[in-house]
Amino acid sequence: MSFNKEVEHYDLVSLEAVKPADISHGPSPVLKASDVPPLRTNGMARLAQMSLLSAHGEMFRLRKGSGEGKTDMKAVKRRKDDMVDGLMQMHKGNFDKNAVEMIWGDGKFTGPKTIEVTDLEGTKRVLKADVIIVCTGSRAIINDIPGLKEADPLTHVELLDREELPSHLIVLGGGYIALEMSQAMRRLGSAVTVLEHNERILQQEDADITAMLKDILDAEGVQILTSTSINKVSKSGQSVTLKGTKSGQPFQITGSHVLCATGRLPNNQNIGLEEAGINLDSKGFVVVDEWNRATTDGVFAVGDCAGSPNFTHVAYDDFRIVREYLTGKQGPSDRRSGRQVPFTLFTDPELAHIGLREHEATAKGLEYRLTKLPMAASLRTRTLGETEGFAKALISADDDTILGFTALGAGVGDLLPVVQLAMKRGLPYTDIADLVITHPTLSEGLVALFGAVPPRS
Ligand SMILES: Cc1cc2nc3c(=O)[nH]c(=O)nc-3n(C[C@H](O)[C@H](O)[C@H](O)COP(=O)(O)OP(=O)(O)OC[C@H]3O[C@@H](n4cnc5c(N)ncnc54)[C@H](O)[C@@H]3O)c2cc1C
Ligand SMILES: NC(=O)c1ccc[n+]([C@@H]2O[C@H](COP(=O)([O-])OP(=O)(O)OC[C@H]3O[C@@H](n4cnc5c(N)ncnc54)[C@H](O)[C@@H]3O)[C@@H](O)[C@H]2O)c1
Repeated sequence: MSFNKEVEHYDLVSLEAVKPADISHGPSPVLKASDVPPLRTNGMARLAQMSLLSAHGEMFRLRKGSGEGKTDMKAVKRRKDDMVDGLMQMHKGNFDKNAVEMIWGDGKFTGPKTIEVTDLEGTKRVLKADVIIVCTGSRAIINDIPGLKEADPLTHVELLDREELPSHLIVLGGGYIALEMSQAMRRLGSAVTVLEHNERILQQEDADITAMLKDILDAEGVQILTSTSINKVSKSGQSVTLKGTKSGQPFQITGSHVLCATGRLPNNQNIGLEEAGINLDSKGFVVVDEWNRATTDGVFAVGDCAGSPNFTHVAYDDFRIVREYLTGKQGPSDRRSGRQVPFTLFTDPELAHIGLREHEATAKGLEYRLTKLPMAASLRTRTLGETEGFAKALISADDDTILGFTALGAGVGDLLPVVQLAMKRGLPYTDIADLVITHPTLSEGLVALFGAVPPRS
């Protein structure tokens, strides 16, 4: 049996209002790019920051004028390319500093511990090594729906490479990529419709979270249609039509583009893995043990290709596991399966999560206490003017350890580490409630949240 008591009051911190007189609206300055200081959030200067954000928008020439549909997508793409190039230069610099040779090309196993690389000019090179780490990542699934492949569907890669805004983007799937991309494209000026075959978007999350996220996206004009399955796609000129069912009834929609965001497949096919003794599981992931060792001695697999939760920080942790193994550091035997897997969905507001969800605790028959507060209880959200959302935590009914934490709100991804540390160390929630946390920061809301846990019965 599980029981949960929601705490509705949230007057544990004083909710002093931001007085209009505190906020001065000066004339907007005319700024040159060189005048624009780096973006930074500094307390009550939120409005000044908004003004700067606007100036940055002009600086990057993201707008052709004011208003919807005026986004300069060439500038958006240029900005994205610049960011990616900057990251690549950073990595390349690190490789150079550490005397790591970088070869651009397609690699495949041609024998045990032997890889053949075909470079961009088609030249082949054979490499042998004592240790090989497979890190081939994943790619978007393009479903086998009749007509879909012929309709030139976009994945996030093509979408982010476009220099023109889709007039009506139809998004297949209602998961991470769908929601992040849908909100971004809607804000840039596209009409957006999300088609999810489950009853809810982000089905793995608790219903209160998905309901509020859906409301937030709805309010921005992202149309979300759930219980919607597509069985035929056809393209005609500049438009694409998807047919299927919605809640069992015939359904049809026409838009300008389709984005496939229905999950990912590992890049493990036709690269000689099985021939080299590296087993794949039924979903095509490299089979690995707690140390990320594949089934051939000296071969490891990390990240998406190894079936690890699809997050960059998890892929990085896989690398750390391999490094620990190779450097002889002894770790716990559940180094891979026992680690925390936090995530942040980068919609605005963000969705951050770690540990157990309510429905998971209930399914396990775990008793828990629930504390749940609106984000407005955190004063920082008021100074930011972003009070939407709520945070909740599950506390063990038997002791005071934290079982899980979920928050939907501005900047909530940055709240995770404090909670994670307490969970990792098995600390009681009161250790967070008792912290003296800087006012007014988002983290201060954790004191209110964990200060409102119902007592043990
Ligand atoms: C749109 C999108 C947004 C995301 N946002 C986030 C986020 O905000 N936070 C987060 O934590 N995670 C995010 N993820 C997930 C994250 O990107 C992945 O989990 C992570 O990149 C996995 O790292 P990886 O090294 O396993 O694979 P990848 O990053 O996919 O890298 C694999 C590399 O191997 C190359 N490769 C593949 N096969 C071969 C071959 N045969 N020979 C040579 N090279 C090969 C590929 O070209 C690629 O460069 C996002 C994913 C997507 C698609
Ligand atoms: N912020 C982040 O950390 C971030 C952002 C983007 C992606 N990612 C990672 O990348 C992974 C892949 O993202 P994704 O969005 O492609 O997959 P996903 O698994 O998150 O979501 C896929 C969604 O598509 C739905 N779906 C599947 N087939 C469908 C169909 N035929 N018709 C309608 N709906 C269908 C599923 O029910 C699900 O809701 C994520 O699971 C996540 O791990 C992380």
